[in-house]
Amino acid sequence: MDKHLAVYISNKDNKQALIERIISGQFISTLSNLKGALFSEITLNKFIAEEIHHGHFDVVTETKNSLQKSSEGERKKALLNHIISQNPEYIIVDNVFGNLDITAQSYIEKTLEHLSKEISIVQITNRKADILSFINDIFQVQEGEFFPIKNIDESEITESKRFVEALPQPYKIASTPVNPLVCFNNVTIAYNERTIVNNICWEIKSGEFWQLIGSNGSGKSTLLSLISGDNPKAYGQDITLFGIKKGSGESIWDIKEKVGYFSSEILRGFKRSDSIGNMIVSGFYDTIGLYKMPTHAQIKIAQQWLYVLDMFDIRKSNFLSLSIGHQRLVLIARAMVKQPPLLILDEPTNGLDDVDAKLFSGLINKIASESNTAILYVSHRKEKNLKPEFIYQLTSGSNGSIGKKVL
Ligand SMILES: Nc1ncnc2c1ncn2[C@@H]1O[C@H](COP(=O)(O)OP(=O)(O)OP(=O)(O)O)[C@@H](O)[C@H]1O
Repeated sequence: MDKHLAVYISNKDNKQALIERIISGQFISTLSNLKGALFSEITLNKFIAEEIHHGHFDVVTETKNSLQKSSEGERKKALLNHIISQNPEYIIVDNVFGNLDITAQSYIEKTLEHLSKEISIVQITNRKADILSFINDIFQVQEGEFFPIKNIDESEITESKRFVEALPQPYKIASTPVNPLVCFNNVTIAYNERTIVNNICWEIKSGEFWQLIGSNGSGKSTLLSLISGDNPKAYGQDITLFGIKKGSGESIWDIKEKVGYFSSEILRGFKRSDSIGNMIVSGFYDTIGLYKMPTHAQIKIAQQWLYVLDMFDIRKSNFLSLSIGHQRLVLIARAMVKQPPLLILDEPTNGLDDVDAKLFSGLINKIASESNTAILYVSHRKEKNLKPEFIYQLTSGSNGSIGKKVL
């Protein structure tokens, strides 16, 4: 039988370097002359970049969409099928369940288990709960060496910060929030005559904390894009955002001003060198990275966020030098700096390790309890530290997904 193992890493470990060392056979000498494949968002990003540059696509999804137009889950399933068709002699699987619904998780786990009878599976994971059931050998990397570990003790997973400083006070005279903030009335969206969501009726009010759930491809990101102003299909639908009926002459900037947005995809392709402080201020302009001269008031609010994150002393450091967990805290401050009535989080903990997921959840819970900002987040993963008040569920069907409040 081939050898299978899991490497439990933290966000502080250099994953790319680890992958390169595994491929070179430094850790597992038997792999050095074998043909390997990498099942990872790193590979998906490479294929998406190739689609953008060369206009053709090699990885085919169930819906025959390009990867760019596919949902996260569709992309991952398509990547695994593509990898299998290349007949690798071992597979490195990274963040195996990220972005996948329960059915897809079980499909991928079964497929990998089946493959494990023939080839080696090397798993890289930063979430204890994700370790594949057929893998018994678990390692950690310390000072460049693999060390076997028996168990990962949940009690050791503690957050290092507690966000003691209060959130910044409103910098504009707070007007009474228009309620509901979001109102969908019988909203139906189709792409190429395929109905994605059908007759959605849903309201989000000021200060509420919502989770949106549904299987891969059920239309969660589509609903988010109707709210954040990025989807022209919102026109012609009965959608009222912040008291303004969609299509009644509002500008996209009127909407963007009121929505703080974070997605685990937001940094795809971002390479600009910018300081942590500038990154937070750039939230006032809806850019990623600062291109304008901020006002004194804006700088002051950003400074207060730096204190909340306990990053004031490192405010001039390069944002990209931070660990992914700390980058995400900065991006939440960036989304919140304009004190929007609504904060949207699309798969916010995807890719975070156990410690950083707990830290991140602490910040979101603080925003939920100390501000009037409503929060809407999408996640397949049940983050036990995140406690939404309401859940809206999309259920896929042949005529598109229908929606219902389930909590
Ligand atoms: N621009 C587009 N053109 C064609 N089809 C699209 C486009 N955008 C999305 N779709 C399709 O709409 C469906 C819903 O996609 P969406 O990203 O909203 O799903 P999701 O619920 O967020 O899925 P996941 O959990 O996998 O991220 C998918 O089948 C996707 O392929």
